[in-house]
Amino acid sequence: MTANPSVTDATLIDGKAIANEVVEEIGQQVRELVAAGQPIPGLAVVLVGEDPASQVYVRNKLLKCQQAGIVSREYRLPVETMESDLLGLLVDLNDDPDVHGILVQLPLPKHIDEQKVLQAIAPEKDVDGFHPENLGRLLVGAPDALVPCTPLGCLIMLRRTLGDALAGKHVVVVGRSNIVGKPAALLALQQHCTVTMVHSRSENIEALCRQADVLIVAVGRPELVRADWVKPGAVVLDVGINRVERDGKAKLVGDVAFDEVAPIASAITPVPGGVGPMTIACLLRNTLQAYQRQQR
Ligand SMILES: Nc1nc2c(c(=O)[nH]1)N[C@@H](CN(C=O)c1ccc(C(=O)N[C@@H](CCC(=O)O)C(=O)O)cc1)CN2
Repeated sequence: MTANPSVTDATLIDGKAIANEVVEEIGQQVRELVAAGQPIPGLAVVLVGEDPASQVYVRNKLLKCQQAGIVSREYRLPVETMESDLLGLLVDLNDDPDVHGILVQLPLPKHIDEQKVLQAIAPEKDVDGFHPENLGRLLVGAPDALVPCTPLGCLIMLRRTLGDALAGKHVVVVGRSNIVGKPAALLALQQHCTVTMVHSRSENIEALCRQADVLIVAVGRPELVRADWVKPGAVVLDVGINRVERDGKAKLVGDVAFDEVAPIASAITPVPGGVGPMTIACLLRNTLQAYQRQQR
């Protein structure tokens, strides 16, 4: 027995291992398509500019596609690309029958209107799930919604951790972005959770977080969530990926102070190796989903 009954040893939610399983499952389905003489799913990845983190993410997306047998095409455009040229490329990709999924890596350079670009992707090829039509489908619970990859990854991890016990849990989502916070809240609601959204203007943030059975943090603030923000036994998903300097060395940390929170939580995702790899695995899953719909 521990001296302090509120202190537990959290289970590490191994996003990397779960992501590998998902990629393997997708690969198996692609192999079956190939064996049946069907066309191979194709993904177009568009990167504008040379943001170092985006380059890493795009490289990993292409590698995972290769691993799963999905054909990927990379479009690298210079940082000074005009919005109209990017929109023109999307018109071509929308019309290309070999391309079943399209994604434009974010963030885009400041001179390009992100919403305009996301809305130019055909909703049926929008494997990021950022098009308002897909976000609307998610809102109404339509089965054909393409769901944003990071929140979908969070949901898969939660289902694996809690199973049917997820229903009825109080999920607190910290952060209200269109690509993580809002869709994560909608997915939790679909799972019959009670959902609270917390953001920079919320009052008593710590107290709200302390109510959470499941805490999902996506704000991009290094180690914002401390031990006293977390209810003992809570499940904690850390979406943050922050590059910081510690003792003169570059280090990747999440939005949650892992060392403090892990002894209190019942389960927690690490950074790196938690939510991040699931984002890429879910991209492959969405690409296969988009492909299947286009084959009908
Ligand atoms: N078009 C999109 N743009 C962006 C998305 C997205 O889903 N679609 N999400 C993020 C970036 N992202 C995917 O694109 C992403 C971020 C992090 C990881 C990841 O695996 N992280 C590793 C650490 C890698 C590192 O060293 O930096 C981890 O957490 O273990 C994957 C994908 C914003 N843009």
